[in-house]
Amino acid sequence: MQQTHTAAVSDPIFEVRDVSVSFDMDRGESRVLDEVDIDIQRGEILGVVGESGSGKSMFASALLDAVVDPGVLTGDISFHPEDGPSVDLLDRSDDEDIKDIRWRQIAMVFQGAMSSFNPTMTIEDHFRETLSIHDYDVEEGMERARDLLSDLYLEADQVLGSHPHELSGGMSQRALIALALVLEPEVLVMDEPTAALDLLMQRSIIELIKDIARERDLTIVFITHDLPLVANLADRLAVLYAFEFIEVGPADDVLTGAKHPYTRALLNATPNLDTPREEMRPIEGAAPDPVNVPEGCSYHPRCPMADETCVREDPPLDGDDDAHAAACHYVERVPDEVPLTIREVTIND
Ligand SMILES: Nc1ncnc2c1ncn2[C@@H]1O[C@H](COP(=O)(O)OP(=O)(O)OP(=O)(O)O)[C@@H](O)[C@H]1O
Ligand code: NI
Repeated sequence: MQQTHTAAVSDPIFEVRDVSVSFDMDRGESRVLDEVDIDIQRGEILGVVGESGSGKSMFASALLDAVVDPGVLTGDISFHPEDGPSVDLLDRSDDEDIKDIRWRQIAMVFQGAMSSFNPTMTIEDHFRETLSIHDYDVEEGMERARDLLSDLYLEADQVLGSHPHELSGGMSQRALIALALVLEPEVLVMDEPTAALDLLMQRSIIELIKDIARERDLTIVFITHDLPLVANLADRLAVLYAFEFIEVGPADDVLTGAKHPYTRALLNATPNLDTPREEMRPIEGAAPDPVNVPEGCSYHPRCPMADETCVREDPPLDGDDDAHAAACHYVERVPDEVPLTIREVTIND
């Protein structure tokens, strides 16, 4: 597995502090991201995993300051580009500059490329339009586009001349990744970018993302509910439960020595990391409703270890070293009380 070259020295490209997102609902305040703190290191691939509805996409929207109305985003997100001054992404005073930074330096790829493309335009039109909107040299940019498409094992001329519907799902998803990279961003945020594809295509795109990240010094935030998929990709894993990170650490450490009962349940739902998703066992109980998150540790209603303390006190996310942290009152007892039933952790590289 790839080791992040920034593991020893902290060189964050993002510092996320106390970031929350809430919606005012008829049923009450819905807090769909709850005082989240995390550093994202320059050049790393951070895998963000969690069940459906845990807040993964909200975290992505927060990083891009793109939370949909009427969601309210609060907290601080500092962005430290390689060249140029650091910016507070949530500072509203100079909006235009910040928007520009967001688009040039932080790119986003969603699942379902089809809905991201305009069906009446060719793929080439999309590249040209993106380049000219952001004041890039279009011809130079098109050179880059061809290189990117070839790096993604696409026939550049053929793809550029096509309309979106003429491409297969795998081809259009790769074209979308190339489009996201043509402005040479420093960060690529990917929210379930391969979810609509078959397993083989997912795996091959993961390999391509790895290569491109290394070659271009990209920082990648890769969001998925699919732990086996990201296990082969991420340098570090961050596990979301009930709108908070409950475990963060180097991918190998989290996969082989998960500290939080929930992460262990997630791993146990995955008999081995090559298990097709259809064969995964579900975790018992339901994920919390954002209007009604349990007091204390939000995992306590589902946790086999929960006691009075867990019902009352929300455990902080910390560990003996900063590198691998978990939010559980009883971290020391977890390995004995929630054994890993996983037969074998296969980490391919
Ligand atoms: N526009 C919205 N208004 C109100 N609540 C929302 C809105 N969008 C999402 N939510 C709620 O925010 C919570 C987190 O949603 P989010 O989309 O981040 O989950 P997710 O982890 O990405 O799930 P999935 O794996 O299904 O994509 C959910 O409870 C969801 O219902
Ligand atoms: Ni989502």
